[in-house]
Amino acid sequence: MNNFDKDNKNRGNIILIGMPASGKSTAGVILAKLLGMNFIDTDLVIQQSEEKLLCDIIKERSVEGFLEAEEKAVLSIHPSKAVIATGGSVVYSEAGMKYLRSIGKVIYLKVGKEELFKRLHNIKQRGVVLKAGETPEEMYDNRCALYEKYADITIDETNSSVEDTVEMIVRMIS
Ligand SMILES: Nc1ncnc2c1ncn2[C@@H]1O[C@H](COP(=O)(O)OP(=O)(O)O)[C@@H](O)[C@H]1O
Ligand SMILES: O=C(O)C1=C[C@@H](OP(=O)(O)O)[C@@H](O)[C@H](O)C1
Ligand SMILES: [Mg+2]
Repeated sequence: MNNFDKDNKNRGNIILIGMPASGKSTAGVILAKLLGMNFIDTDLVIQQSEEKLLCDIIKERSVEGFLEAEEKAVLSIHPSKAVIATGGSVVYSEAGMKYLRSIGKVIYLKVGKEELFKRLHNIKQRGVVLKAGETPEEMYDNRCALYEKYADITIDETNSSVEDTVEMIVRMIS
């Protein structure tokens, strides 16, 4: 690790990654309040900079266009002491993940497949990124490997409440 990376790691950010509906946004904002930290949801950063809803970006520019906008939004933030809720597809950007890993601790909120698909009943309307020909099950399997690859810490919250999830994160980082 060079000096630049060391300085950035000290910016004290907590970055949440995981499947859509794993609770990054819900648990993230509660965690930020609890710890007196700032909160950033990169989905909102994308919507603000593009002045469009996520689902419209995907509709108009397809999955590839959305992933470009997501990478651009992630690279544009310069947070300190913030909880950052990312979008589930952020792990498709190597540059984005390299940057996020350099500015804080990356926490993977892991949810078992069955529980996740119960929460994700409206996968089409949510605008979840599916690669060409990919089924939701394949998306789950393919992404698990990426979340694991980039995580500093993994928290399994399959049978937990939101409050339990927040508590587990606090325990793991302190
Ligand atoms: N253990 C848990 N941790 C986080 N969220 C949970 C949990 N159990 C159920 N949920 C629910 O799952 C949904 C997660 O949605 P959201 O926060 O938008 O996820 P993401 O930002 O990861 O897509 C919320 O409705 C939340 O109440
Ligand atoms: O996983 C995905 O493909 C996506 C997840 C969404 O964010 P959440 O993970 O917060 O739902 C949002 O970025 C977009 O709809 C794509
Ligand atoms: Mg979210």
